[in-house]
Amino acid sequence: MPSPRRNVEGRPLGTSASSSSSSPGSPAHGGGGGSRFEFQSLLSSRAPVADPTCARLRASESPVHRRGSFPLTGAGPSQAPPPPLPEEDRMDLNPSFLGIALRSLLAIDLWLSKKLGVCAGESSSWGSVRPLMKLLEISGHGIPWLLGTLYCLSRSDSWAGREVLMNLLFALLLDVLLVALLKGLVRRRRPAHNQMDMFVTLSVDKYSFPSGHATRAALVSRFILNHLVLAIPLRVLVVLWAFILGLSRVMLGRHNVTDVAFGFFQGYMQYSIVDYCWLSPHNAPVLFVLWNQQ
Ligand SMILES: CC(C)=CCC/C(C)=C/CC/C(C)=C/CC/C(C)=C/COP(=O)(O)O
Repeated sequence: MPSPRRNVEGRPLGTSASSSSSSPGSPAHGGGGGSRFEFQSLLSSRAPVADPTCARLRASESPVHRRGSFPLTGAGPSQAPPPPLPEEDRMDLNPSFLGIALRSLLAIDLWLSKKLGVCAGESSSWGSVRPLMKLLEISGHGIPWLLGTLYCLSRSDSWAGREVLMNLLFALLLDVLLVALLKGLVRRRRPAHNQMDMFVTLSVDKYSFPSGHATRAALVSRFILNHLVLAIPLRVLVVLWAFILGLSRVMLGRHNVTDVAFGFFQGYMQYSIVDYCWLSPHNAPVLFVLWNQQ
């Protein structure tokens, strides 16, 4: 003979010790069994908790109570019913799809970044290529790009050349400004395995989101591809440089993958801003006249 179905307290369904605990949604409520409880607890999780038995059972599902802080068995009608769950608890039980997606992305990001951080220290698995990665780091640093552009501007003897260089200077300064602004706003810490041994940094460079090297790599390479006439192999080289520079940020342990991915996106968009506001002797004559007088 099949044994009667039992509730969570081990009592056969429909024969609860206390008839007062037989309420809709509780396992002791006859006719529905366990599946009925699950269905009702999901439905009622959005509504205010009116029934203490339901609240108690939902509480038993929460991570806090799963750790054993709430005694499920032995809670009889003689004991005072637990207080209703606060709103935040119920939201925790029903995290939004976006919340789950973001947390999963973050977990994958941290895991992948740690795995790829193979040059984070001299003793890392690829520690011997660290000096090469640091050379690459300097190739995308703000100071050489700013000083190099200023130098070329001072040597340029054509209006067209000066116009392009003036806009490159504007692009680089805009990049430093926007990256600093976003780093200061987001304040995401650099990965724990990063060694803070970078060449000249600003105070916000203790933060990692977004990667300034990645924004510059995307911005500068898009700028070069649009304003310099280059043979195909050189164009490929420019794109490769940007990509490897971004990858090297994660390999050096300086950044998480999402810092670099967003940095590429930001740099790409920054070029669109520069292109939109393109400075020329027509719309910014003062700049060009001033430069000519030097
Ligand atoms: C030289 C001129 C014309 C102006 C100076 C403007 C200025 C304040 C430039 C700052 C340049 C600088 C120190 C940039 C920091 C570059 C850096 C270390 C970025 C961090 O990159 P990340 O990829 O680790 O985020």
